[in-house]
Amino acid sequence: SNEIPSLYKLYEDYFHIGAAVNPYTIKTSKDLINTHFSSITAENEMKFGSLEPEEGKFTFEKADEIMNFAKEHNKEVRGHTLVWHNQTSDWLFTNKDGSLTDRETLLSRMKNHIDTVVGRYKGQIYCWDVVNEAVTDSGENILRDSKWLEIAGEDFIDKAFEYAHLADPDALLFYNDYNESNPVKREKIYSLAKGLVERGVPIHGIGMQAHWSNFHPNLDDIRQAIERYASLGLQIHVTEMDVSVFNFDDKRTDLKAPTAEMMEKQTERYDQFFRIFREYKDVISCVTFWGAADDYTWLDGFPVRGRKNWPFVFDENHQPKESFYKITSI
Ligand SMILES: Oc1ccccc1CN[C@@H]1C=C[C@@H](O)[C@H](O)[C@H]1O
Repeated sequence: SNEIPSLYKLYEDYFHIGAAVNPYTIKTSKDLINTHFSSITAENEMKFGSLEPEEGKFTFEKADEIMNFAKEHNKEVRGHTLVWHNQTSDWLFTNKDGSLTDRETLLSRMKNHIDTVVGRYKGQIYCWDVVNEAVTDSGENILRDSKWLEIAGEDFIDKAFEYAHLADPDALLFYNDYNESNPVKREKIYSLAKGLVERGVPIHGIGMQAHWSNFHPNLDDIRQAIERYASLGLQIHVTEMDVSVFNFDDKRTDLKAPTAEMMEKQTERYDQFFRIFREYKDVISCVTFWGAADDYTWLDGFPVRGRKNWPFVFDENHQPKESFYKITSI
């Protein structure tokens, strides 16, 4: 039949294939997600600010909607994300009088959040992005400045992993970051992870977000990052893959559709990326796209607000693109 193959079924001997979803796309992309993806991640609904907007007041409705979808369609779920400097509630870092809170208070708030969230989905969410984007993109420091670091100190990361492990000893715990293949940032992520491993902190994997483009990163840097992280004995998940048709500094807003040249280049890039993923199938256990099809992507708002992008292997009408045929001719 001219049926197109299921992406995740085709890759079942390599790694899971996942998609970020939200309450909108589990409706609009239900069939596509069901057919082609075996794992889902809540794009925003399991972030700290989404789940605990006020201290002790948990709002699980949207996360539960996504969990129900996963149960109904037998999809694995990656939890994203417990400790991050973005999309996090301000009350966490302040006292009632608005002054900055102290280390003990912040850590107990972190623990309560993790106990409540990881405990709720214990046995249903098999892995968590425990800490997201704690490493700097530039400068000598390893850790980026954040309220977490300022108030609790460097071991807030150790604590997050230890609390998550206590809340669900069976969950696989990941450190997740972007620009993860950049050699300078790679070495910072590596030394952070190496320290965690050496201190016996329960970490099981590194999440490579893989927000890549037609232009970056280069293939050798990707290989070297995979090998570096794997050398710690950690699993690797590609957690947020999309391939922007624009170079990061290209702020053009004139296109209503991708050019043929953009699509040819993207096809070649996906072909090369998935060749590398297949080569490292023994250390990569999941490849998740940060969406499903080109009709919905966070890149329509980043780095240029309101500028359409076409980053996936399914087009705006949920039809396979040339890149889909390339990565499925294995
Ligand atoms: O590519 C980047 C460049 C600068 C900052 C953050 C990122 C990526 N940051 C990701 C993107 C979208 C969010 O929904 C995810 O939770 C976050 O992990």
